[in-house]
Amino acid sequence: MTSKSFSDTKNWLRTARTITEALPFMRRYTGKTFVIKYGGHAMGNQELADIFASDIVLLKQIGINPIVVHGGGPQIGQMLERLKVQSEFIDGLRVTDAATVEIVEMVLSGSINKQIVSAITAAGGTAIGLSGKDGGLIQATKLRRTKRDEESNIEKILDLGFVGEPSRVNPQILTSLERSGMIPVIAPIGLGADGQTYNINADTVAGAVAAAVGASRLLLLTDVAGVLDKEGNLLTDLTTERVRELRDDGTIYGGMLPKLETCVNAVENGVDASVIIDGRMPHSMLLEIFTDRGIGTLIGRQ
Ligand SMILES: Nc1ncnc2c1ncn2[C@@H]1O[C@H](COP(=O)(O)OP(=O)(O)O)[C@@H](O)[C@H]1O
Ligand SMILES: CC(=O)N[C@@H](CCC(=O)OP(=O)(O)O)C(=O)O
Repeated sequence: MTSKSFSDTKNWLRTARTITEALPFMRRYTGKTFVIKYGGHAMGNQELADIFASDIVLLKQIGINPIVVHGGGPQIGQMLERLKVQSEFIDGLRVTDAATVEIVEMVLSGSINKQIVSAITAAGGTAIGLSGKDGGLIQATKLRRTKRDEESNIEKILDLGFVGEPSRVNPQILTSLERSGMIPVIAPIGLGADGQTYNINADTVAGAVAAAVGASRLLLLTDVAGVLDKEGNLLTDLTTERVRELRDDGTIYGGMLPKLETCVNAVENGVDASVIIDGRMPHSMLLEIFTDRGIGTLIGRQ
């Protein structure tokens, strides 16, 4: 045997071992629903976006029902900058006035949603793009937030404008799409009872959708390896109790706040586990789902 063919054989064996390792996970997850939140930062470049799309098609092909909820925070930021509209964040949420909500909807439902649908279609899947407005998917109400003023110790009401929170998710439209072999791709826009459009954090929408459909897993793809401690080490497993401690001692901040709030709410509402993984790493979703090692941070009930 030449050295080249020996290394070929080793590679073949490694591939075969990986496929074999995936088998028990395929058995465990066939017929289950996974909600996958694809963050704006994880979208990175076209190559990564194409890999993400083909991984979603692979999940569908082997009998898992993927539901994609996407973000687009950085892309909204770029558009607001081009249009010279100022934008600020409070606790990871974009303060959204009337002009901003129009731009948010245009970027999320118009541009990003269709890019993901196109990539999944090109990878051989049948994707359907929806916003929370379609089929009454996400009913929303204005988000009420308060914050205690440290000096006066008085609870202040924060006005984030047209930032919403899901009050009801209609799972029927999702289950009928699933039954028809389609992959729903959801933009995080909600509709108020009065017809108002609401900008909702995409993590929050993913969590609400996961709870409404009784998903087995909520996967959040972002631009970090997972939740890091103050020294920058990856925290591989967190309980809901530990998440609260990390929030209170300032280890988590900014965009990680709504993300972890979502993970905790999802597991408290029946989702088996939530996982935060690095969407910049090609095939991170497959490694998380189909190997013993797992990657990222898993948030479970205990
Ligand atoms: N403890 C932490 N571990 C990891 N990231 C954190 C932590 N606390 C805050 N972050 C921030 O959260 C960001 C991820 O949230 P966000 O920017 O909203 O991502 P996405 O666009 O994927 O939703 C990270 O890039 C990081 O800056
Ligand atoms: C209220 C709020 O903050 N909405 C988000 C919606 C998009 C989003 O969540 O995108 P990422 O997941 O990429 O951060 C925003 O306007 O940026």
